[in-house]
Amino acid sequence: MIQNIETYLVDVPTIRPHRMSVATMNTQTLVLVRLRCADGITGWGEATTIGGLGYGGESPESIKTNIDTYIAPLLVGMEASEVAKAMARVRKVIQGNRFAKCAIETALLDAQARRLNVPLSELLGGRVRDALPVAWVLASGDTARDIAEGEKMLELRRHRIFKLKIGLRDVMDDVAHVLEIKRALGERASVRVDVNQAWSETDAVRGIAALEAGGIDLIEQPVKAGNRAALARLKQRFDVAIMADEALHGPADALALAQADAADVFAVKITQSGGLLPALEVATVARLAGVGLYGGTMLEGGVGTAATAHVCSTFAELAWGTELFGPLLLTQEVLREPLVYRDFMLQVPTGPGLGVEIDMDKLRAMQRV
Ligand SMILES: O=C(O)C[C@H]1C=CC(=O)O1
Ligand SMILES: [Mn+2]
Repeated sequence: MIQNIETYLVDVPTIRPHRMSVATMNTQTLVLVRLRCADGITGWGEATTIGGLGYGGESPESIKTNIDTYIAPLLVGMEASEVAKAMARVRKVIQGNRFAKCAIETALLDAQARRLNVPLSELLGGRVRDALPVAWVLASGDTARDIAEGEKMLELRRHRIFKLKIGLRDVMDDVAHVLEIKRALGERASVRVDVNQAWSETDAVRGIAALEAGGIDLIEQPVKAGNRAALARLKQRFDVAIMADEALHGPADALALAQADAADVFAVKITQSGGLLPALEVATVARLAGVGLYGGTMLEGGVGTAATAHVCSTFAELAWGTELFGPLLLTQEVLREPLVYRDFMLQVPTGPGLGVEIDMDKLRAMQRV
């Protein structure tokens, strides 16, 4: 039986300012959910977002309030091992709130996988890979600092895929910044950009032409999320791969994007999809439509990152790797043992459930009161 559900806001400083067109982050607010069951089993979930309300329609505070006020009371007293029934109830009664639903579903699945003593991946169809390529985001705002950071990551053998956040400056200034980094890192790295919706279609045509000519591998969400037709036109116009991120809020969007032939790649995010099982549905649509997959992040800490790793471990094809570096951007860990990054890959945890343990002392020390 589900006994109680608690939510925590945990403010963690980042290792450096993280500059995106939507927000500059100096602190990340982790939204964590603990679900306790009458059989003594505890499950954890995460619903972290970026930049307050700057990125998505749910803020850390609204997620906490909506879980505490509306979602937890629906679930307390239900059978904890009947995850699908519990989520069906939540999905029937609660509109929207994809991030909150994701955290709840993660906690239920974590608890159930622990109960069955299997890694969470095995409840999702089973893993076909034990390690995932992981990108790093260069977003200090300074070209020389970004190049030095990229060199350091290559030397540490931690990352050889770099995503650059652009869209704040004039198009051609951003292009110059990206191409300087690409020239410095050369063939040793895959260099990609994320515009976070900042360009008009005409900006995008100019910018993408120059980036493609300069050897950039992937262009993420160049135009507004709602402008699916423009995304499709850019996809038809250019050879360089175009990725949908903010345009993709779950399986229905995945189907619509696929039908419109609007993207070469989907950024699969468990929070944006509204949960782990909807994220698998997004991946299935992609597979059937011939769209490539990329494991995306909302810069979550260890819980959400582990949950996404379990999801991505089940993908037969993961052509574009992942960006599951969230915990590495934070100065403090909430896990007892950090996730393992080695040889450019994140190791998918192997223990029961998510395969990560929360350190309650560390969490309490950073918890917002
Ligand atoms: O992809 C996004 O738009 C969000 C996020 C992922 C990595 C990062 O730095 O920001
Ligand atoms: Mn993005």
